[in-house]
Amino acid sequence: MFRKVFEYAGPYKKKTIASGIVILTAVIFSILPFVFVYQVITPLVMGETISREMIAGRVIGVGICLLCHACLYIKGLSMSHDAAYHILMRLRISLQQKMEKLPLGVIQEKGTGSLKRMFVDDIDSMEMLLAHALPEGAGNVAAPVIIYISLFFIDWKLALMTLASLPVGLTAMMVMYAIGMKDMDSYYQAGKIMNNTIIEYINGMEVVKVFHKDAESYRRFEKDIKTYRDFTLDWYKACWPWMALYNSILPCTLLVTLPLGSWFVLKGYSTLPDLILVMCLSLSMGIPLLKALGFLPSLPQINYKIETLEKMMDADPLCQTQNAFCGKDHTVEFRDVVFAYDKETAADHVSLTIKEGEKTALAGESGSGKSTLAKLLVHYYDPQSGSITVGGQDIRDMSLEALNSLISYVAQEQYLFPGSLKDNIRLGKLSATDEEIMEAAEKAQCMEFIEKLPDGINTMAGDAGKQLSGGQRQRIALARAILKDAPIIVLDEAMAFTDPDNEEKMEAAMEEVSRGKTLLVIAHRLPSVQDADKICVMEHGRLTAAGTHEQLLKDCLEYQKLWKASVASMNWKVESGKGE
Ligand SMILES: Nc1ncnc2c1ncn2[C@@H]1O[C@H](COP(=O)(O)OP(=O)(O)OP(=O)(O)O)[C@@H](O)[C@H]1O
Repeated sequence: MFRKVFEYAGPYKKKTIASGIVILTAVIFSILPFVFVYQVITPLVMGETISREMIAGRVIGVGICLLCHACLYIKGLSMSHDAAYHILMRLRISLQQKMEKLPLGVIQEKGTGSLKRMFVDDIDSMEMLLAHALPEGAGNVAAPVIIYISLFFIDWKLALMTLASLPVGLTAMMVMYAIGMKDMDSYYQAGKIMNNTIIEYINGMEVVKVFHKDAESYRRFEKDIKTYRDFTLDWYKACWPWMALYNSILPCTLLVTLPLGSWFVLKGYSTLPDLILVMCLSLSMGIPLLKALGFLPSLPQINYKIETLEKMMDADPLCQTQNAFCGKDHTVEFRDVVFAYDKETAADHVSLTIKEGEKTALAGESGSGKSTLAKLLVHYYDPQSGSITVGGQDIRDMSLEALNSLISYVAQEQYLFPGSLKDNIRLGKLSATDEEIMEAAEKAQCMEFIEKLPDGINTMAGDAGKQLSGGQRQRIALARAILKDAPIIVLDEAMAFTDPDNEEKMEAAMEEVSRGKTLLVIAHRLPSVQDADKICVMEHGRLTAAGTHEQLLKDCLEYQKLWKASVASMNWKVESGKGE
């Protein structure tokens, strides 16, 4: 565990080690007073005379030792904290750099809750390891070890007696550690689920209220919180008895030494001064040992967090090069692409050509793998096998920036960044003038609702995000895409949030964005892709048919089914609209 964290310590490794040495020196100063006590007690017990000067000297010695102990301990801790916070910063930067290289899809899957926990809470909890457990633990363990060794030189028989509590204490400690690690995964998972549920609950409050799902949503929220509480309590309950056992037995060095040692002195196997010295020194080990052991209960948790971080650090980065795009045209080709999120295959040996300048549509039931193909094309994930090329160049053989400049992707759910609506549109082309932004917003049919906002296009997206409908947010995304003017457009369920009123406007906007471009559209409402040059039918991750609307309507059973469902849903909307 320590080795893993130390890999991120860099230049602060030496400072952490130095802080351990300073704390060790401080601990030795806390032990010396017991030697002074021995020097005073022994002559008294042996009936020898001692001078006042000698006692005064020892008392002053004790005072100096305690002062040195306090000063060195503070110095050691300040050094260890300084090193620890620098290491935490390095860890966070390494994690952020790693995340930049990870496929975006993998990051999205993790969820905001676990990422926040990893970046903030998990890394913060390592402060305990770096600033305390490591330097303090090492110092507080090393000093008793040194004492034990010296006890053997004083009287090996008495030294062995002081060790008697060790086997019982250490066994209890190992059992606690084993129990802690065994259940750590479930405990940690429960925490992760609770984190994500809380964030989802807060983010989804609006939907929850609109659909009157308060009770249902609260039940899930409450269930996850209770599960976390139960796991935490179970975990602590399992560990507590063992923790109590080793905490009480391990530092109890007099357990055997006092009765057996006295008997040894009576029998003449050991001397009384040696017994007093051994007892004094073994008593001095109690406080450092307890301090060191105090860190143990949290080590399983920290170890688990380090392993989770390591997994993230070791995750396969997105395959890409620094190459620019050098394809011959903007034709996209999927060749025998296989991809699975977990175990279930979402793209099953898909081969598909999206010709330059043509409109290609993906149709299929929900969950058939349409969005997955879009995400693979924009390189959110690397396929497990097969390849995706643009103009003959593999997307893994170019930089993500190069691919991004080729594709405008309007995803199912649109996120608006903090900043004004104008800034959000400007993301499509950072050098765009205000006039160009207004023009794009106009083409994407945004002006009609933007004009109604108090600050117009300068309204902050945070406020506007709440006021805008899903369809309006998608039109902002379309304006961004128009401004970007990329040669390939991917529209994923672009009508997902669109109400019938907005539908025509969205279609006009899409027409505008895709004119003369290579276009891949994913739409549930088949009439909107009826005019596509090619419609590909997806079933359970497989591409089962492709052709024009007329061809598929004639030859493909699945398409006929999808078409009927689409027309029926449109009629239902018209009927329900009449009734209003
Ligand atoms: N992040 C994910 N992790 C695990 N499985 C996923 C993930 N995203 C999608 N899937 C699964 O992959 C399969 C294909 O999903 P995909 O979203 O590509 O389908 P779709 O045809 O676009 O569906 P829809 O029309 O409802 O958006 C489904 O079984 C889905 O449950």
